[in-house]
Amino acid sequence: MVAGPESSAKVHLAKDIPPATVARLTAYLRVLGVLVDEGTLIVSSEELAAATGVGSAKLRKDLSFLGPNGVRGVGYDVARLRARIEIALGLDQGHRVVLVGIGNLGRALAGYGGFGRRGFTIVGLFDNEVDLVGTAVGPLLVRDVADLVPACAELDPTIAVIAVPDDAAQAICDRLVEAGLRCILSFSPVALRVPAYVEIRRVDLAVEMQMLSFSQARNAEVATRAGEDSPSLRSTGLMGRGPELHAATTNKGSVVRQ
Ligand SMILES: NC(=O)c1ccc[n+]([C@@H]2O[C@H](COP(=O)([O-])OP(=O)(O)OC[C@H]3O[C@@H](n4cnc5c(N)ncnc54)[C@H](O)[C@@H]3O)[C@@H](O)[C@H]2O)c1
Repeated sequence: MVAGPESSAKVHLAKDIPPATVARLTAYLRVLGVLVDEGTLIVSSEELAAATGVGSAKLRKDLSFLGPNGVRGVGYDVARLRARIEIALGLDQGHRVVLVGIGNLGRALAGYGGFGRRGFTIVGLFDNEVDLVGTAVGPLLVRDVADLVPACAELDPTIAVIAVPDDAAQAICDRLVEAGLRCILSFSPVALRVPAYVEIRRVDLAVEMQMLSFSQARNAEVATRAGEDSPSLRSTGLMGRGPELHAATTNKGSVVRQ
């Protein structure tokens, strides 16, 4: 069992936490959620690090941004650490999410139960297809996108998700900004123009698969070169194990920040 950053650490403002640390905090949060569900009270930095695929020194450094939160020789209080990370990530109040475009992707997102458990409540679904408007998707009725601005005034969302075809994405984005949204997540590969005060992120699974493809190609190349440089690798059986040997460097996952 290990201690956290304890006594001398000071609490950093959320804006001072590096983006890479923020990304890892979300991973710690996911594991801590599982531990809470399992009834685990205390977790060591090694256990948490192993469960998230991060080195324990890096984990302790990341958690030091949250201020003192571990007990040397005991570990981290699971519920307390989860609450701390939620506060740092601005999740403690929860988020209200509207989703525009209830097609293949939008319907799948609307039907996914996991967002609510992680503090994201879908409060509004919008589409422009007349046959779809007024139909139920889960507990919500699909609304007419023509009512987006007044409906947002009523629903008070903090995050909007765009899942419309690419040629409609900019117009929908503009309307969301007009409706007062400051955080937008877009599944369209189109680079959307927003005012500087609006935070926009794009998710592109094709980019993720391209990254995987690149990693595979690179690891194959590294393995081939290693075999050429060191014939002894062939006899040790290490040759051809590129992907495993390099797994740690490819475990990054990404969302495109515009
Ligand atoms: N980023 C990713 O990894 C990823 C993966 C799949 C799809 N996508 C993108 O998500 C988007 C949707 O894909 P899909 O397969 O769900 O498409 P889809 O055609 O099944 O659904 C699109 C929905 O948007 C609605 N729509 C169209 N114009 C609209 C408008 N102006 N206002 C409101 N609603 C409107 C349609 O009626 C339809 O219900 C596309 O841009 C696609 O490129 C991204």
